[in-house]
Amino acid sequence: MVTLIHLSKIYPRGDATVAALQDVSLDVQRGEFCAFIGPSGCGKSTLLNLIAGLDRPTSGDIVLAGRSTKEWSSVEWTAIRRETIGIVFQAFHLVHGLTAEENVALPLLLRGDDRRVIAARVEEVLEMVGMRGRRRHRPGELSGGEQQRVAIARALVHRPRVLLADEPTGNLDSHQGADIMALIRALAKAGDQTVLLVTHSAHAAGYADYTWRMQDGRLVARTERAAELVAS
Ligand SMILES: Nc1ncnc2c1ncn2[C@@H]1O[C@H](COP(=O)(O)OP(=O)(O)OP(=O)(O)O)[C@@H](O)[C@H]1O
Repeated sequence: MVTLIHLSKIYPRGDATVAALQDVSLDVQRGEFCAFIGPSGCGKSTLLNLIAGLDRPTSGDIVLAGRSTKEWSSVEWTAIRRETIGIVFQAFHLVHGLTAEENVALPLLLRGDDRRVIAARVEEVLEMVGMRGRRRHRPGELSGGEQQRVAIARALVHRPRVLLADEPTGNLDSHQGADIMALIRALAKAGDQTVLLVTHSAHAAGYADYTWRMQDGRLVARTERAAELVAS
């Protein structure tokens, strides 16, 4: 579902350069939940930004749902984000002037879906994340964990095949973080979504089917989900 082929990203830094990603190759299958863990600066966010089309690789290719993205314009990337990719961020990135349900409706409004279809789907997805009762609340009236639930609903409302999560528990306490990771895993498994998570947290990575440790822009070691957790 997500294939990375010799992917590299070099940034200029003054007169020198920094290799944020170095020759990363990887194949994440449909329905798999893959985590990337590593120290600050090892290239985790760069990796997700490239897969989301928010930044362009220096070399290599990203194949999404069987299509090479190498020659894609920003218009094609916008289209794939609207159809195929959902993104959850550390800082939630909800629109503060809008209610929970208005935030969740945004991706469907942007692609011009019928308003009655949107209303039904928004209600359904808010129910899935346990936020239907708070649908008229604005982000400022919700806890961090609740805001992240709304952000997850927004990321999944268009039924993307790929969910990208950039440190989704980074602004939450450990209890809220565990709730959010359990929710992401349960929803993704139920929806057969492919999840790519980047995190500093070994606890958060423990919800993935397997974890790649990153160092200096490279994938250095893969660890499988603990056997006793595989079925859950
Ligand atoms: N736009 C940019 N311009 C120049 N250098 C950048 C840019 N973005 C990232 N870098 C550099 O690339 C490297 C990888 O950064 P990246 O943000 O991907 O790391 P990270 O693992 O996500 O770190 P953190 O956990 O702190 O978010 C770092 O050395 C960073 O300074």
